[in-house]
Amino acid sequence: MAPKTIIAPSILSADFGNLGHDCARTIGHGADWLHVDIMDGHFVPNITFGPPVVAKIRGHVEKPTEHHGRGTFDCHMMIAEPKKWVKEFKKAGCDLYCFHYEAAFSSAAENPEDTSDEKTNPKALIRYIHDQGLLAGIAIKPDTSVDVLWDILENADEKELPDMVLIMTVHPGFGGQKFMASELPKVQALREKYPELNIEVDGGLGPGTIDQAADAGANVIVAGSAVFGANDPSEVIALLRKSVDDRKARI
Ligand SMILES: O=C(CO)[C@@H](O)[C@H](O)COP(=O)(O)O
Ligand SMILES: [Fe+2]
Repeated sequence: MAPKTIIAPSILSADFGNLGHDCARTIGHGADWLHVDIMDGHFVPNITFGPPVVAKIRGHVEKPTEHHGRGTFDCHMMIAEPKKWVKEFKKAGCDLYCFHYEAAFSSAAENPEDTSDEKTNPKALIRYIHDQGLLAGIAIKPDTSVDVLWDILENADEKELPDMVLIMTVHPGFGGQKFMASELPKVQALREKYPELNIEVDGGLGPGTIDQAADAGANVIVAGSAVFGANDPSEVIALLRKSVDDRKARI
């Protein structure tokens, strides 16, 4: 069965002076999840916010009552040491902890006293995230081949299997960038092999690019500037959803 359509506005484009209200309003406009971009100024050349801010927003948005339900906080962790922050973000109210494959591999140099397996082995890190009671996602940047994901998806036991894969359609770090259609073959390849997998696309999505992403097979759609910059965010959210639903109806 095709996975359900999930629209996840990126709060990077929200009004930071009014974050809690903006987030609650976006759920009111029909969004399923909130995509929470965490940047550490190290893995990417930008800084956003940490657990205390996430906890504050959580106070404005009801916790989901089911796995993947409305109000899920989809935390996109653009940080150099993904293992280190799992417990803190769980406490803050994160539901889905999506780390970057590239960080999991390069983090051996960070914090050398931690020599645990989950620091550098993506599958062990997914298991660790699940053991903390969170959903787990794994993201790849445009420069990373989709081939790195096959081993993770094929030879994993239940605890090591990601709940979602994120294919970046911009270089991570900033909102409002141009959509990279060059990344869509990764989505297509994943969808062909895994009809039920949650495949998220992130970067440059909006009314002008959604059809391409939906045709490739993405079902979790992140959109920051297109939603928060719209006169009528509910109209944009509905349009994004319709594009993905229409594609599902065609297959
Ligand atoms: O992770 C990122 C950027 O690194 C994204 O989540 C962007 O924030 C999406 O913003 P738009 O491209 O939709 O404006
Ligand atoms: Fe993101």
